[in-house]
Order: sequence, then structure tokens, then C-alpha cells
Amino acid sequence: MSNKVIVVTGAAGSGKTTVRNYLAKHFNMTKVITHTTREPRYNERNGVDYYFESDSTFANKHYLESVEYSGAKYGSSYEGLQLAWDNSAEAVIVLDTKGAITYKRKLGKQAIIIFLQVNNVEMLKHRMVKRGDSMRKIIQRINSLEYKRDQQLPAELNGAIVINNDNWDVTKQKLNQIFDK
Ligand SMILES: Nc1nc2c(ncn2[C@@H]2O[C@H](COP(=O)(O)OP(=O)(O)O)[C@@H](O)[C@H]2O)c(=O)[nH]1
Ligand SMILES: Nc1ncnc2c1ncn2[C@@H]1O[C@H](COP(=O)(O)OP(=O)(O)O)[C@@H](O)[C@H]1O
Repeated sequence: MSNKVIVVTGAAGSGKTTVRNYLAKHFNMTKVITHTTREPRYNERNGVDYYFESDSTFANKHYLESVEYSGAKYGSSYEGLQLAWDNSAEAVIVLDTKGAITYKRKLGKQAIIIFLQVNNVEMLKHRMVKRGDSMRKIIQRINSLEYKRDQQLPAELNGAIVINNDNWDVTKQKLNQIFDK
């Protein structure tokens, strides 16, 4: 059986991290930890949520792909993916849509893309508040081109599994249907 990576993508606040954690917990998938120069949120830990980097330590890594998102850099490495595959045949990673497109192009059928949608932009904002993001950060995020872009499934990701995450119980059922053996 060849290794697979589940790529969870969508707008900020759409529930990507929540879906990733659910898949890791219930379907024996290993999380791929990515690198970022953004500041940690109050409940985030280095090496668990991200590897938090400075501009100079970020530049030292060897990336499969990297992007700028809302003024910070993010990148994922082959080594990180391989580390996850050493642990389980299925890995799970959270990426913006640009990163998801690169994974699809480079990994082909080994990458399974899940695009999360939320119908209501107000709901996305509310979820970021609930998560503890500062209002300044939320406004910066909502005004970023990347955030606007990631509201819609890009044409390059046609064929992705699209899940509407308005209601967590419904999302959970869909994930169970997709991944239950
Ligand atoms: N392309 C790419 N995107 C990433 C990577 N790590 C995180 N992201 C994405 O960067 C965006 C911003 O992430 P984050 O600051 O954690 O905000 P959040 O989505 O609101 O939790 C999200 O769309 C993440 O999915 C990476 O290594 N590569
Ligand atoms: N279906 C849902 N209904 C209500 N709240 C949700 C749902 N999915 C996620 N959340 C909450 O919304 C917030 C943002 O979710 P998160 O997974 O951090 O999003 P993302 O990683 O896409 O930015 C979190 O506080 C999370 O608990």
C-alpha cells in the first residue's frame, strides 16, 4: 500500500485544524507539522502546532513548497512528510489552497484534498474570535488577498472532496463515511 497525505485546505476559520485533529485522533493519521514565521497564539506550542521560526531560521529549511499568507511565511518540508509516513501510511497536513495545488501537482494521487467551506463569512469571523485571535489580527487576516482567495475552491483543485463545515456533527459524519474502512 502506498503512502497517502490528506491535505486539508480552505479559508481561515473554516475548521481545517479541527478536521486535522479529528482525523489524527480517530483514523491513526500522523500530523505533518509545518513551519511559520507568524507569532504563536496563546495556546500553541512549538513543535506541536507549528515549528515557529524567525525570518532567518525559516530560510534555512528545505521546503517542498512555501507561501506567504497574510504577511507571514509558511512552509512544509519533504522531511516533515517523511517523518509522518515513518509513523503511519496516512499523514494529514493543513495548507492554504496554493500549497494544496502544489501538493496535488507534485504528489498526484498520493495527495487527497479536502476543501472546507463555510457559507457565512460572519461565522468565520466569529470562530476566529472564539479561538482567541486579536481583533487586529482578524481584520488583517480578513483583508488579506489570500483569505479572500481561499473562500472558493480554485479550478486547479477540481476533483477535491468539498465539505461544508457549517455544522460539526454533519462534518464528522462525512469524515467517518470517507475514511471508515
Ligand atoms: N502552503 C502552505 N500553507 C500553510 C502551511 N502551514 C500552514 N498553512 C496555511 O496557512 C494559512 C494560515 O495559517 P494560520 O496562521 O495557522 O491560520 P488559520 O488558518 O487561521 O489557523 C492557513 O490556510 C494554513 O492552512 C504550509 O506549510 N504551506
Ligand atoms: N463546525 C463547526 N462549528 C462551530 N465551530 C467550529 C466548527 N469547526 C471548527 N470550529 C471552531 O472554529 C474555530 C476555528 O477552527 P479552526 O479549526 O482553528 O480553523 P482553521 O484551522 O481553518 O483556521 C475553532 O475555535 C474551532 O473550534
